[in-house]
Amino acid sequence: MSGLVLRAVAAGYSGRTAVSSVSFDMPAGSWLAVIGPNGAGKSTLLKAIAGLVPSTGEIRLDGVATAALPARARARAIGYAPQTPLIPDGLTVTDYVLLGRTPHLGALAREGARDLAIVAQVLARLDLDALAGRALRTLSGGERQRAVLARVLAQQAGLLLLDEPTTGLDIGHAQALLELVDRLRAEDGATVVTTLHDLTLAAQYADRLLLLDNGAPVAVGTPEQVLRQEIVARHYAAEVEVLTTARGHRVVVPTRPAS
Ligand SMILES: Nc1ncnc2c1ncn2[C@@H]1O[C@H](COP(=O)(O)OP(=O)(O)OP(=O)(O)O)[C@@H](O)[C@H]1O
Repeated sequence: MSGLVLRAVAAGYSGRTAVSSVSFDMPAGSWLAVIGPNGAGKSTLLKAIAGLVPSTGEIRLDGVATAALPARARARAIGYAPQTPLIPDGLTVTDYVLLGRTPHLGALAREGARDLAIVAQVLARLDLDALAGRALRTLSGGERQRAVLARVLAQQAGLLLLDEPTTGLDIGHAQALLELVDRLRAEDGATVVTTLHDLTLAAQYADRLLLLDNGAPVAVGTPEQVLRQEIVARHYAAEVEVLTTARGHRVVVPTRPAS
């Protein structure tokens, strides 16, 4: 079980700060969606938590500073799916998803029956089993996106950092993916941080939303607290209506400006 704590985290590139002043406490098994307009610093924040860009401030996972974790322990603890992953040449879907098991293997050890079973289970849950033997390069965009997420889920890390996991997925596959992540959260206590442009999906799956604008947190709270018409309109420079479904979830609908 991994709880995530950030204190005054800032990160950026070659001396230029892209995100700063981020502090939050996430209990193990909770889901935070980082939202905000393009360039707000969402991906940079996820990369900072994953240790892929240098950061200042404190990032603690299960009470331990992530910077102090040896690389292998960090790879077991943190699963990260980038927005635009590098796709290696020549691998089948199964081989690629098996890479997610690497942090669990001993030195020079090959994957065993348990690793293969975990991979088969994730492939089935993401509707990829029929594609298991296909070369990764030959998949459609949405199929490839699912394979990337399958690799991260096969890693069975306590903290999942998913950057725009539903990009390119149709509505059914997006829902199946988020349901699978939610099951890992509820059953295995995984802590989940996603960036999501789809505010309606964010409202349905995340316990809390963190809205970034121009590299700074401008709102944090439940979907009901953050997805308010005036907040979304101001920070996204968009005309929207915020509706509420029969089950109480917020739905953000763009409304065409009157001409
Ligand atoms: N590798 C990089 N080198 C230099 N600047 C970068 C790099 N990656 C991102 N940036 C800059 O950092 C800022 C934040 O980018 P980031 O990718 O974190 O935004 P984002 O909120 O994820 O945006 P989007 O919704 O468009 O994916 C932007 O101004 C971007 O141009």
